[in-house]
Amino acid sequence: MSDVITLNRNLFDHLANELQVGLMLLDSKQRLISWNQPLARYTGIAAVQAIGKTPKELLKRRAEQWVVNKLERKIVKSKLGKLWEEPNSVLLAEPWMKLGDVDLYHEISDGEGNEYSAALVYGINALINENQLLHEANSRLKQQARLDSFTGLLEKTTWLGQVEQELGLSHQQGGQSTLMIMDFNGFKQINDNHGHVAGDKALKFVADLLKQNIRQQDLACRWGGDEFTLLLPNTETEDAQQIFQRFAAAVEQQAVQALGFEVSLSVGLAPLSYQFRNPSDWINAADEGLYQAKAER
Ligand SMILES: Nc1nc2c(ncn2[C@@H]2O[C@H](COP(=O)(O)OP(=O)(O)OP(=O)(O)O)[C@@H](O)[C@H]2O)c(=O)[nH]1
Repeated sequence: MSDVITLNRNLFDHLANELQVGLMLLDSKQRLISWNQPLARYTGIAAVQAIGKTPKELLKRRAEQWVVNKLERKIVKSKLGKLWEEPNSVLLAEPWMKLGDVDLYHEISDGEGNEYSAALVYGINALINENQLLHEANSRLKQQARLDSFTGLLEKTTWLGQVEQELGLSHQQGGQSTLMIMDFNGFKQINDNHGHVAGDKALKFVADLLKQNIRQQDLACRWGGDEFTLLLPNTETEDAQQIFQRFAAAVEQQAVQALGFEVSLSVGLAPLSYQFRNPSDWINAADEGLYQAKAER
């Protein structure tokens, strides 16, 4: 089966993300140049992790050996596309990573002389039952995660890994996740007026209160200096805003008694967007909100 269509890449990516089926697009060297949202959601592999790799390289990380062998045998057979031509070919890696039937394979031209291969992966919505498994994997990771020794919150690298995973699972079950970045107001002044030990105590006080106030699925991180970040899965930004207001109010109410001086926080919030290619995009969006909040103070 061979179709030739002319397409614009931005439009293609946009349409691909709207599909209910997984769609991957390979260049002439069999490297992935498009990995749509249903595939990302289904496999837990973000587009940013997939792009530039061959499907074989991508699956090798997780796949059982027989899957790798199967792929290798097929790849030797001229084009990788042959693999997808097989009706009902099902690739099984981890139990939750069952790619649905791949039964449509297209040759596509971009109108500028470049040839691509596209494979449609069917059935993935019906097979999605991995949410629970992924959350279990998340909690295992949480237990093994490295913590910031001072505050006991997740340290930056571990937390960023979780954000990357959330990007891959974006919009799971139609939900919306929010990323929050919180910053002390006038922390330098706290250090200057009360000393660094008191400043440290204030950081620890806020971190402890944060730990007590977040839900099991939320992930809090000592981002650095006087900043904390929080990933709130399946949380609308309006709800996250309320969560922050309640938390900030608790901080303000309890600080004087606990520390002997006032403490207040500012926040930047960003909902998850399909446009984010990596965790930095999401953090930058939240940072922009924080910057505005500080400017309006
Ligand atoms: N005590 C203590 N201070 C820290 C730590 N990390 C960073 N700081 C201090 O935190 C201060 C942060 O200063 P700024 O970034 O200007 O923030 P700010 O004073 O809160 O100003 P705004 O954010 O604009 O309200 C700096 O003076 C740092 O030296 C730490 O672990 N302990």
